Amino acid sequence: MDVSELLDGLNDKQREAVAAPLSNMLILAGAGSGKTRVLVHRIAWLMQVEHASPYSIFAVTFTNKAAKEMRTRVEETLQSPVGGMWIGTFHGLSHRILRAHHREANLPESFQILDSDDQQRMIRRLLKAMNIDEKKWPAKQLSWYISARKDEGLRPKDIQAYDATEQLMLNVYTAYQEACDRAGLVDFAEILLRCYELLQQQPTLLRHYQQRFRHMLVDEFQDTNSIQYQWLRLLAGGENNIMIVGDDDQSIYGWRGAKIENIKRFLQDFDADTIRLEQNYRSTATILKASNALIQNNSERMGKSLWTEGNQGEPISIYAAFNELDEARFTIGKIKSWLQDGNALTDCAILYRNNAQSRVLEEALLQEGLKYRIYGGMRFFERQEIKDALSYLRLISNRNDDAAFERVINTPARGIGDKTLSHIRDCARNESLPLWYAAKAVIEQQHLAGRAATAVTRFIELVEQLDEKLVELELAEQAKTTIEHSGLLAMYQAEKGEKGRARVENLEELINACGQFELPVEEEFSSPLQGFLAYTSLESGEGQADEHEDAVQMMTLHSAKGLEFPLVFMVGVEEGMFPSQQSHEESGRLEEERRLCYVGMTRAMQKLYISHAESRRLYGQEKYHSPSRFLRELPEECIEEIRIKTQVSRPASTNRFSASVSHAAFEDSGFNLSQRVLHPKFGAGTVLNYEGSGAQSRIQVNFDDVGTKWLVTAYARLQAI
Ligand SMILES: Nc1ncnc2c1ncn2[C@@H]1O[C@H](COP(=O)(O)OP(=O)(O)OP(=O)(O)O)[C@@H](O)[C@H]1O
Ligand SMILES: [Mg+2]
Repeated sequence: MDVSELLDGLNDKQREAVAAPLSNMLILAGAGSGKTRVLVHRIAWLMQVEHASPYSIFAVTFTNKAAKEMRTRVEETLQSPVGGMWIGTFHGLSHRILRAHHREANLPESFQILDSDDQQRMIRRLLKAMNIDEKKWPAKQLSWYISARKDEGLRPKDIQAYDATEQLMLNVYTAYQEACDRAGLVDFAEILLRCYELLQQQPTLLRHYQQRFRHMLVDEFQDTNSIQYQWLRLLAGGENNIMIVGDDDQSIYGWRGAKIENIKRFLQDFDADTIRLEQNYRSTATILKASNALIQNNSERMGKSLWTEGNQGEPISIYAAFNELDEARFTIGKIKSWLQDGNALTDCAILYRNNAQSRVLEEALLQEGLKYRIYGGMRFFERQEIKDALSYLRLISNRNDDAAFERVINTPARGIGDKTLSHIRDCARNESLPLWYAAKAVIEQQHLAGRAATAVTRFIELVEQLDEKLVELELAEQAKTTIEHSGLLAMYQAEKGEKGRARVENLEELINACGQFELPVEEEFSSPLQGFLAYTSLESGEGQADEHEDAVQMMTLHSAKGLEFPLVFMVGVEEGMFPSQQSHEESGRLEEERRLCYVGMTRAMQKLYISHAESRRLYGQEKYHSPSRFLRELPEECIEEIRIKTQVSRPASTNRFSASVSHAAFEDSGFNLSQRVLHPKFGAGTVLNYEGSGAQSRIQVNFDDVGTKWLVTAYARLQAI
């Protein structure tokens, strides 16, 4: 390929960066200015012009998917394969080095990676052996302490305990590390730290890699943490050159130890030059102007200005939804018209602050038969905590459900170990019994030692008691009681950090899902619980689109980093949701939330919708939120507010779940309770309920063929018959 072609499609500043002489460089630039593009072209340039071998190139990306894409883009640009090039995440690349040098790293050849569940299970075992009360010292909190120390590059010997509390955590760290080393196990944080230490302690090895990786490149540098920075510094400390690209305004992992200051440290430590890119190629002028205005409210920015030659584009639409269901309906409606206009689903993304928010949207998409893909996360009913809770419910409603039994017998931990379980499994096999009955038989035959027998008996009693309790309750209460009494809630509440919080929120959202569940009329179930369980298992098996299928992209704002989509919806942009409640409590968090909002808005290329709901039922509670402060920070000329206009206006009765409906409200709708109506798609039905007022009002109809549905009155096109 011709050299000039490598520089085609780049502006002057980008060319300057791509064709710069070998040196250390920082590309500091706002969203959509072509940082990632520059990185790709730089790699191609190094190979083509500097005659660098693919073996000498080492590139770090933020996700494995980004690594794959980058490799493909380099190959496309060069039109040749670049197999020997090292490209991956910090974890992936460190792991690769550890595999190659496991002996020097004091690891067995077959060393295994411990995921966070395994890690906690291990800590729990140690706590027992050390006689430490797990209620006071939850395993999750300890694992968090250990990982945070490792992320700072600290081993137990490097830490001076402040007080008795820290001393205890330190003792657990020590014991945990010994146990991992004995068993040949490494957790995520260990992968980085171990690799760092390996390179530090083995000068020959370090020199080897320093000489080999002449060219190092790092994307999304603003989100590196301490150990990653030290690791880079060590590896890039020889004859090699390093180019980092980043945007201080997009640093969104401070809560996980990322340090924006690393950008400034880099400039000093590496004596690097800075190149700024200022032209944005991604978004319309309107989207860009609004994002710039938003981020200007942060202090201590490194300062960048972005401009575009692109057209003005449409204003950003802001939709004030009545509640989360209305928000989902609005979003899906817009996606349908996008599709009808001949566009692809895959070009639109729905972005939300918390994983739990996806459920209502998933259901609305399923209802319309639209494919979707959840990116970087699991579908709601496949999440660990949700599966735990559903397994209790399954076992309660069907004692023969062995999979459910296996999942919950020792979750939360109740001292039932592998030995006891294998006794039960043997008995089940020998006597052809489901595990539940085998467990009972094993107890009756007194085949278990005292403690194990007590633990199993307690478990059996727990499930039987729950079964009795549930009889009288409604579905949502059944779920709530089960989640609380099983100990699942307490277990997940004890998990500290963002993940633990998310799990508890998801459990609460499950209760919410039960509350909103409507039994399908066309199928027969012995109870609402049976119906709900059937629905969840179908739900989790279907709908998720295959990789190449055209599907709506759904993800958290965090996972959207680096990506772009023609059409973007940001949902749930309300005070208390986004910025999140917690961000008021910790200093600096509000600015991080604003950066997250900036990341979200700058994903949009052509059109951006932002919505907020007046009332939102999430985590099992209905809350009233005001629109996010971030919305007030957007210039008026960039936005348009969408309201559904009707002549009727009336003080709102906003509680969708209130059982009593005033007659006046019904009259507003033009329909009466139990009136027969005709819908163009769903056919004939009977009016059951009515809520809200004016534009926000909706009506519940039990259709003869398709069952009960809530419809927005203004859109429903119902006719009296
Ligand atoms: N000189 C250019 N001419 C035309 N299109 C460009 C140019 N530079 C970048 N682009 C396009 O602009 C979009 C944004 O580029 P890119 O993803 O590299 O930006 P970025 O700075 O890495 O963004 P982010 O901060 O979100 O990661 C891409 O679609 C890219 O192909
Ligand atoms: Mg990028």
